[in-house]
Amino acid sequence: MPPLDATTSAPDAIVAVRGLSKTYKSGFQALKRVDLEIKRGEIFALLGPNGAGKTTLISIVCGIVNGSEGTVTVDGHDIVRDYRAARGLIGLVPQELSTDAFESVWATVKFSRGLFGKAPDPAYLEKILRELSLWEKKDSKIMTLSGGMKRRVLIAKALAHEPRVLFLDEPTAGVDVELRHDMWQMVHRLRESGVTIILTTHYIEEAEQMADRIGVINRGELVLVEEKHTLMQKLGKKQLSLQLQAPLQAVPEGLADWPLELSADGSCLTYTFDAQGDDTGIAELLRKLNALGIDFKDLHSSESSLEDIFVSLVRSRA
Ligand SMILES: Nc1ncnc2c1ncn2[C@@H]1O[C@H](COP(=O)(O)OP(=O)(O)OP(=O)(O)O)[C@@H](O)[C@H]1O
Repeated sequence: MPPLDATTSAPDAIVAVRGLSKTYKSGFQALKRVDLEIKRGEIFALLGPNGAGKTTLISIVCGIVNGSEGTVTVDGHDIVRDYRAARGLIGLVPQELSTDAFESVWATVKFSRGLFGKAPDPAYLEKILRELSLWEKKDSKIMTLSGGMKRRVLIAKALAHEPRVLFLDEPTAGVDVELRHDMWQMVHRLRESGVTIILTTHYIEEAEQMADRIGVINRGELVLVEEKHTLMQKLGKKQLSLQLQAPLQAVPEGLADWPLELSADGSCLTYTFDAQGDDTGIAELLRKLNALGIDFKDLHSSESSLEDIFVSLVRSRA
């Protein structure tokens, strides 16, 4: 990413991360100068393999872990200097439920709201519990709930104080299809009500289905931030590879206008085209090759997927 001006952020940015680094006490550097702006009202997916730094990044924004260098603001509030204001705007759904085992669902959700100094609003809490299919369980102790129900409680707790930015850390890891479906619906409903959503995932499919923008993090570095549609266009690219009868020294003059690549040994010509376009240009290319007397013995086509893009990004920096 190009370096960002440290003093300004886009007017529509609700979260601004600037030059954020984190070195744990062990000496391990989990984040390396991350610059990232999250736009107000978007669904942003942070994608990366295990250990990439996703949880570290959101834990810093949520004030659970201290950054080593750099700054983070939430709606203009610095997360260190202006912690309470920043934290009050954020809801966090962590990966696991660690406390409250003996509390009832209702009590824990009510308590979460109170923590942020919000006036009681039983009607609002009832609405959240109903949307999460938790209303019937409101008097149950959390320890008696199934794993899926506990995940729903985590979401209800995160929403109890009406946050403007919701972080979901691996929201669908290990959850059943029904909960995943409910979760996605809820995310879209929240977005419609103006909440900004940031989710971490290592499921590419999830990022594809839900996000407006996608960021890829690997080994503590943000290696790509892109609109999903742009990624989808890249996704739509296809390649046609032609195994030539006789190797070429260079791409012939007559084909200079074509997006062709010649392999290092001159034996394979690769043509990249837009698979979604009306005319792929393949027929014309084959006619040209014929006219130039270039024969091929084999051809095959391949498609790049978000997974390919992701894997190649992650590999190239390994
Ligand atoms: N408290 C800690 N002390 C030392 N190293 C840590 C600590 N917490 C995390 N790490 C290391 O930092 C790296 C990033 O961890 P992090 O949990 O942020 O990754 P992640 O992208 O969320 O991965 P996952 O998908 O597995 O949760 C990992 O190598 C992890 O071992």
